[in-house]
Amino acid sequence: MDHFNYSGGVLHAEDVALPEIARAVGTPVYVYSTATLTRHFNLFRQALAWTEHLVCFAVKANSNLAVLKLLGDLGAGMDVVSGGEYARALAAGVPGERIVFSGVGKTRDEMARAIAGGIRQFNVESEPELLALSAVAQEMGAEVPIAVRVNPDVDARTHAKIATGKSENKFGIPISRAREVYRLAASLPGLRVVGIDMHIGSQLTDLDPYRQAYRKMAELCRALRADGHAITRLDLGGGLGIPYRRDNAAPPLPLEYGEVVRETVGDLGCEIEIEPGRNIAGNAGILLASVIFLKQGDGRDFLIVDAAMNDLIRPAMYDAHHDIVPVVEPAPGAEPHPVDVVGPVCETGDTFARAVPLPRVGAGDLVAFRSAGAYGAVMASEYNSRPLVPEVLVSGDRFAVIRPRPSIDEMLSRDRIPDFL
Ligand SMILES: Cc1ncc(COP(=O)(O)O)c(C=O)c1O
Ligand SMILES: N[C@@H](CCCC[NH3+])C(=O)O
Repeated sequence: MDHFNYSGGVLHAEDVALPEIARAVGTPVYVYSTATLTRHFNLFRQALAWTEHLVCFAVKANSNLAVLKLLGDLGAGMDVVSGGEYARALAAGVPGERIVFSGVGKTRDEMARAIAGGIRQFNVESEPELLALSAVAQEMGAEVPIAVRVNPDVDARTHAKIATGKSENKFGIPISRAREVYRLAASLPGLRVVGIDMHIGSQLTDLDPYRQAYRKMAELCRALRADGHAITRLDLGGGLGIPYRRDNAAPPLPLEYGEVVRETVGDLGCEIEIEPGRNIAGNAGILLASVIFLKQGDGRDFLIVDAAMNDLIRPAMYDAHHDIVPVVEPAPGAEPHPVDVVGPVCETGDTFARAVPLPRVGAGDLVAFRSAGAYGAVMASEYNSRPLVPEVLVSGDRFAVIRPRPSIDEMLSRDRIPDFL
């Protein structure tokens, strides 16, 4: 359930009519709902209420400081994968003790900054990283908590570009070598082994891969304890999928996911960490756009909107589906008209959907791309010199611009023309 509903024939974000936001901020613009973000975060907390836990929001899904502050104030931890994300989490007021640092390629500089600023744990993904982190920690006279990310070789049954738990993926250490790598970790100065980490992929719509992976984790936990490691924490990653189509069967809910966690690793007495991103933010946001032209093609019509692949790249990158709806509800009995919804960017891939039945909308009308709160604004670029898309946060009947649209002059002012030209 989200908080984007029609009221009086107009799509609202909570109590704010979307045309009001379009008038104030222009389009395209991302709009997020505090009520949905809060609700989704709380669902995970409820799902793990039976045990000591920390829900670490995957910052990569939506890294706006206002979103991070909202979740941080609710008690969320943060899962970060770069120095920039780490800095965002801190700037949003989340203490280092609630930040976990993941990622296959942390630099020494990123490690040092996170150690200096405070860190809950590093999720280490390779032996060279263990050695580097040990060296950095020693130089700083620190002892840093670590978990090793283990690759369980489980098929997450999701899009190949976002599956991370198979042996051919770059992530983690093969589970078959985990005991040897933990031995190395325990022998290195500056590191304190506290847990095991796993993340098998994103947009999982089936709980079975989790079940398989977490069973392997439980087995590994017992083996590592027998080897003398004090494993007190399990980081189970994120990845729980969301419904992208309103008319489809919904993927499992956090509560059902929580039951799988309990059933597979619940008896180990470990503190549980999870790293959901999309499930919290995805359906808490929409991308609001205006129609520029309705153009007749040969056998098809194109609805050209002012949002493009640079603003929302998921359809071009993963053939992802986003429901596209008119902001003003069609009159009862209005005939839907199939259109290809496209953006202004000069690539054929700048196509959001083909032959979607939309009621007649024309130039100046507003449309909304649903399920755009995760991996939307964060993946936006300025391709075709289109200024970065702005973001708005709604709370009840109020809204605030949480990232303004840069002017074209601001965009140009970042470039430098060197003296030798
Ligand atoms: C290490 C890690 N944790 C958490 C996530 C969050 O995934 P999702 O947004 O699918 O929950 C990702 C992305 O897949 C990730 O790479
Ligand atoms: N960017 C991807 C998700 C990546 C998950 C990264 N760990 C998407 O939009 O679906």
